Amino acid sequence: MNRLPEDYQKQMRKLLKEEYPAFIQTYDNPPYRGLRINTLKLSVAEGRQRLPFQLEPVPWCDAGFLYDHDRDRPGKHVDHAAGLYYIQDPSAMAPVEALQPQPGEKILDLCAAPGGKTTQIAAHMKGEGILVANEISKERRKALVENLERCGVTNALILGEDPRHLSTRFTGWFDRILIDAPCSGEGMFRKDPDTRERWSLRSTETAAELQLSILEAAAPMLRPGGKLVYSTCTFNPRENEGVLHRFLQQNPHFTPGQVPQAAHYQPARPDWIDASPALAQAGRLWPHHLKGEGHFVAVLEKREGDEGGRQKPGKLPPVHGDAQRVFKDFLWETLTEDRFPGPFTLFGDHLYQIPGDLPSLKGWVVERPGLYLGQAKRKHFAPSHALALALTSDSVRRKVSFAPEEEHLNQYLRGETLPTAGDPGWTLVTVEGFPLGWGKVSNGLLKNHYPKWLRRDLI
Ligand SMILES: C[S@@+](CC[C@H](N)C(=O)[O-])C[C@H]1O[C@@H](n2cnc3c(N)ncnc32)[C@H](O)[C@@H]1O
Repeated sequence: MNRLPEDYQKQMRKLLKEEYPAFIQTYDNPPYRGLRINTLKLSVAEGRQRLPFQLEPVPWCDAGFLYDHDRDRPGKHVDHAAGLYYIQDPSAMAPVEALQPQPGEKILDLCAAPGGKTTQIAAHMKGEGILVANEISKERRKALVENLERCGVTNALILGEDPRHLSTRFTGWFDRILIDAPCSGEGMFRKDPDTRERWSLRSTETAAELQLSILEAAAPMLRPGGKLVYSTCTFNPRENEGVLHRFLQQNPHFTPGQVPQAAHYQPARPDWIDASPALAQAGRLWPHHLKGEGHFVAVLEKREGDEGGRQKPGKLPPVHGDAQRVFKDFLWETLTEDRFPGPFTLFGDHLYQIPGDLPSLKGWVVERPGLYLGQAKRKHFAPSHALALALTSDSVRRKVSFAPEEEHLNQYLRGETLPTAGDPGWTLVTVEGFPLGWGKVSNGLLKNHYPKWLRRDLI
């Protein structure tokens, strides 16, 4: 395994003093592993009963659990493909619990990929309100899209912009903003030893400057009275307290707020950089104090005021009559209840339901303007995988249900065609009622529409 960088050890010894031996000893132990039950799909109690893993509650997150990596591999279980949980480091669950997202709000996740915290925010929002997930890296946006789809998130707009581009059109727009910032990654050295290779004292300086610029870009987008959470997975006080201190000096209309679950964490260390004691309200998650990796969480509140204008909603491409018709026909033939009321937009022949009034998106990288519903061809509608995962099995006319250990289920996930006695048409394939994807029945066969890039063998 890569050794811990010398400069890093020196820095931590100097900061932690008598605590250092306990801290450094944690590198001899394996990292803690966690998963979070996706309450968009089932309750925590249902999840606990259903999942065949040994689970131990994460004290700061009601839906979060530690699992035993020597015994269980939840990433390989079919319930993961059904989006029933998200594999997430226990400490990484802290920032969204501090953000306290509410249904119906407008929330921005500014550094979103691969989507651990976005899916957690979405679960708190219960499908109500507008969730804007932004990720600057094209490569990482792919995982973000996949994870939001798998988890059945229906109210997200996914953008791919530099945060500085967003502020002009989203002025005073958001109730809450999460900045889970790119950082020097010291808190991940145990779990992901490759991060040690990328670390240097210089990298902590660069990360601090980038974080400050992201906070500065976010500040005008928060409505007065709104709440911002800034988090990192590093211990470095040049980032964390250092960035907060500089941000607050330049933005006196923000004040540090109390992290709601602070009792589970250690206070931040403004004394390490000679900053205001008020910064100690932020939380530090240390591997020698709790079952998780290193993290930092701070709450910032924006003072009330009359700043923040109402932007006019932007115009998105309209949906022409043919597309509306084939989609309506599909809904009528496939669903048992009225769902997906719109509003809709059409990009090429791809139909989306948008989560509400949005500012103009012109010139921006729009990865998903909303929930991707499917392709509106001239004569028929081809539903998306995202739509299948956003449904429940009692809302469709035709479904097949497999048990987790059934061979047909494995065949479906491998992309094979299956024999069926079902009625012809689009059919929701489920694992015991939880959607996995589409199949289309004709002539006694279920044609497989499970996405090619997700196909695999369950071991
Ligand atoms: C710590 S990760 C986010 C993890 C994510 N919140 C989650 O829980 O799955 C930080 C993200 O910031 C993105 N990033 C890098 N440079 C950035 C920049 N200049 N502005 C905004 N985001 C940036 C990275 O691509 C990365 O995906």
